[in-house]
Amino acid sequence: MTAVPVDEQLRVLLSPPDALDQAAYFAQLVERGGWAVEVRPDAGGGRGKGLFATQDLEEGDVIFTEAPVIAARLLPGGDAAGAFADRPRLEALASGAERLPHTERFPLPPLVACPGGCSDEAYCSAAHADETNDIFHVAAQAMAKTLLRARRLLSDAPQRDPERCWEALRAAWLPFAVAWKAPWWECVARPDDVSAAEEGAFRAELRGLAADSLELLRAALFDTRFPALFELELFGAIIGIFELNNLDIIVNSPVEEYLLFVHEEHEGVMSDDAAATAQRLTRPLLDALGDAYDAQAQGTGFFALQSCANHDCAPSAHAVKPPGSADGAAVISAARRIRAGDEITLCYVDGDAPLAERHAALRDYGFVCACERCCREAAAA
Ligand SMILES: C[S@@+](CC[C@H](N)C(=O)[O-])C[C@H]1O[C@@H](n2cnc3c(N)ncnc32)[C@H](O)[C@@H]1O
Repeated sequence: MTAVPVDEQLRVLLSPPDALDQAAYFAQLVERGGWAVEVRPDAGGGRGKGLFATQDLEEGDVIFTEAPVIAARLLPGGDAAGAFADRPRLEALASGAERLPHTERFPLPPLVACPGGCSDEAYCSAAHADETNDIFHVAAQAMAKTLLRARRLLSDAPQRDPERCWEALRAAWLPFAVAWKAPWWECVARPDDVSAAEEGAFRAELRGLAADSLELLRAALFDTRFPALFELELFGAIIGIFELNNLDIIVNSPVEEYLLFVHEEHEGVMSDDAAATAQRLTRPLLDALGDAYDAQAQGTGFFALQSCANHDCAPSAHAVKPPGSADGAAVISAARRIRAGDEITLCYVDGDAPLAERHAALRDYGFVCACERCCREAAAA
């Protein structure tokens, strides 16, 4: 039922939008935030587009703040729940049958019902993503968000007009269309334990994992009006976007805030009796969590402006987490004095690491850094 064949749709979606559309998209983002930056289509040196200051900035100035286009919490490494021996109580807490006192002050994000109809209110391919790669969580969100936006754009149009469906999909895809991208199975650097001879099989395996994840997503979300969205090449590009552009996010733990409140900061809010009861009820959980009680949640996000910043091992800016900043927001601040017209760069890797380690870590981004610092250090070596 598509007027534009799926192959052609795919070609268009995977190509960068034309320069005017890109410029309009970024100009509108910058204007909305009132930031003194601009995205230039060619940063020079074959690096693609880049982010530049339009005003002088002092060290420590916030250059811009932005909410993620997409973000997801990554799985914690440990198993704090496993240390809590009282399984029936854990289940009662998880199901909501038991509620801890005063938890209403520390709300968690709502659960999202699975559009495929799973009864446990979780994204049904989450188990697959957990077992394979956290990045599939974020990619699934990107796909769902594009789909919802395309549906919304169609809400006042003839729902089945193929031209309108295609237009809606293109418009909904714009935040990802402008992103630097490559198929995930091609852009991941070959790990050290995979020989050159095994590289083909390694990449085929990654492609297979993406295909498995996509199959689950198709089962839950497939919409005949937007077939190109469910093509493997597009899904590979979505995962590639996160591999090449993501920014780590730290979200303070609501568990820490709750436990501190109950055990130390309740004065004036709860009576002593109420506090004693709350402390008795939460003590076993606190003991089971041990040092992990204040573990921050790690996340990853894709940000429209931040992802335009190129890498430099001596960057002009860095991501910070000032007190009171919104959870999950990117706050980019000047690492030194910046003049109008200077490029705003970030260090994608650990800037304290030696040259060889920085270069090894940058392999996943597909380039060899030739910044001034690298050239200086290489010459000195
Ligand atoms: C997060 S994007 C940065 C924006 C990108 N230039 C664009 O056009 O959207 C990361 C990609 O930009 C390119 N890049 C960033 N910094 C670079 C550098 N110092 N040298 C060469 N390429 C760089 C690499 O291709 C990298 O994978």
